[in-house]
Amino acid sequence: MSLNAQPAASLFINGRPVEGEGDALSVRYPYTGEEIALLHEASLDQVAQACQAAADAQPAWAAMSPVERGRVLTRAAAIIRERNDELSRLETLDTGKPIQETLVADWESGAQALEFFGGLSASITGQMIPLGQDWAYTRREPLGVCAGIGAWNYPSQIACWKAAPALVMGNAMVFKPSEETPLGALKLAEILIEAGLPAGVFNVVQGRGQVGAALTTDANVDKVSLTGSVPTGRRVYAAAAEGMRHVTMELGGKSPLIVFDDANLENAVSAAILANFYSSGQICSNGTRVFLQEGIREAFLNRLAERVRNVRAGDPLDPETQHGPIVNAAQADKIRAAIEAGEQAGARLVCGGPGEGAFVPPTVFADATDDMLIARDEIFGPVMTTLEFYDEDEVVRRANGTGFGLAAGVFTQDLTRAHRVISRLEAGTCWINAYNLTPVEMPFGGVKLSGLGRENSAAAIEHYSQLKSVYVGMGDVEAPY
Ligand SMILES: NC(=O)c1ccc[n+]([C@@H]2O[C@H](COP(=O)([O-])OP(=O)(O)OC[C@H]3O[C@@H](n4cnc5c(N)ncnc54)[C@H](O)[C@@H]3O)[C@@H](O)[C@H]2O)c1
Ligand SMILES: CCCCC=O
Repeated sequence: MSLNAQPAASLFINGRPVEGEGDALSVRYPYTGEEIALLHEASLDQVAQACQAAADAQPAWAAMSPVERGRVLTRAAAIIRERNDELSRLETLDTGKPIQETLVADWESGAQALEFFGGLSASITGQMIPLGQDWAYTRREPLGVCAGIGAWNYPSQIACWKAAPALVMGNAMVFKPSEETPLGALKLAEILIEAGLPAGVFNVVQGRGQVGAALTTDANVDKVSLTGSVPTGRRVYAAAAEGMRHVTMELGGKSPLIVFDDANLENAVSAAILANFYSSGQICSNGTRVFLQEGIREAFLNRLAERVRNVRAGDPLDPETQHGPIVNAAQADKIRAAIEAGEQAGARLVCGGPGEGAFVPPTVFADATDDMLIARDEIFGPVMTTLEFYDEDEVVRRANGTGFGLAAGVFTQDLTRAHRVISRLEAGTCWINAYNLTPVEMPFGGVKLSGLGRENSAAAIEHYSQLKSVYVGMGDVEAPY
């Protein structure tokens, strides 16, 4: 079967495919290492052209009625659903994630974002503020041109999560996918045009960090929305500050998942699996520090090891495969170095290990301590670190003892305790007796070093618009002289 996934051209500017004039960008299928497409980065001139095209197209798009803009997004969602099989296959080739995941999670989540914001569009209103005989009102207005910069783990979902609220508010966007997974965003650009989006409103440029940096500081760009690591977030936030640009920062994490003695064991184990091994562990919100209360610890580890042993790793295009390869060799090496550091520091390997080639198996450590690298650093791979705890105050203090604050989870049958603990955790997105579910209706994002702003839900609208206040005088104007 041919794995050729060569797009019409590398970039998408002003409504049409355009070949990149920069360095070559080889796209490889993580499972075999085979080249599936050869793209070219955008030159710096092409980044500027894309931003200019967006700036030129934005006023007419913003002048369309909200219901018309919403209709375009809703149509795009329907097209995605019609082509889900083909798009999911491409996502699997681009990322290496098992087809059984991409068929239900990636483009489908993108379609839900387009559908949600498309439906919300016409009901976004301002406020009326009575002021005696006078009054004031507010208008939610677009920011202008938004730059979107994506990570490689959920390339098409990230593109949709950023494009949907931005476009519905009347902004234009220039999106740069990760250089590791550049294919899905080009499909989104084509689909949006087919759904009726005017040329220039959504553009795609390709490239490594320097292309993202050029996008961040382009004179036409009013907002930068990044999904990526904390170090990149620091650089992008600082560069955006120079031009007083708005930012959304969806960054990394080292999130706690706390399992109390009274938790339902089977559900807690299932959640820990979803919180660590889905997408081969390459998920920002993963609960990679699993705090186990002393009474449930042994039973939890035994059951977890038993279930993890049954995982089916293999060809991501095989519908039976549950665990795929890591996105590239450099990332797999980074994960292996972390596993080695865990063993050297004295943590006990319950299951898994370094694996070989593109594969790192689901790996679980026990007897870890908070100061170990495996309990501190984001590994971004299938590595779960379990830590023992005794009481509530202690676990809350230890769970918060990190600079990150993306997500957190609590498993207990005592719901009073669940809400009390969640209220004390420093995290932007939390789950009680569940993990890693991110419905479009719920705001998603982090606190502390994990980020700023929120994606999904009506809350995202605030991050892709600005408020204009209008005071309306209804009487005579009095002046002192
Ligand atoms: N919070 C979230 O929603 C979320 C979602 C997915 C991934 N992530 C995080 O992303 C990271 C993994 O993804 P990654 O390795 O692709 O991240 P990364 O930070 O290496 O790269 C992210 C993007 O930023 C670009 N970039 C790099 N340097 C830049 C610069 N100076 N200016 C502008 N753009 C630049 C990259 O080309 C890429 O497109 C993890 O830390 C993960 O937790 C966060
Ligand atoms: C669970 C999907 C969240 C996206 C971050 O990697």
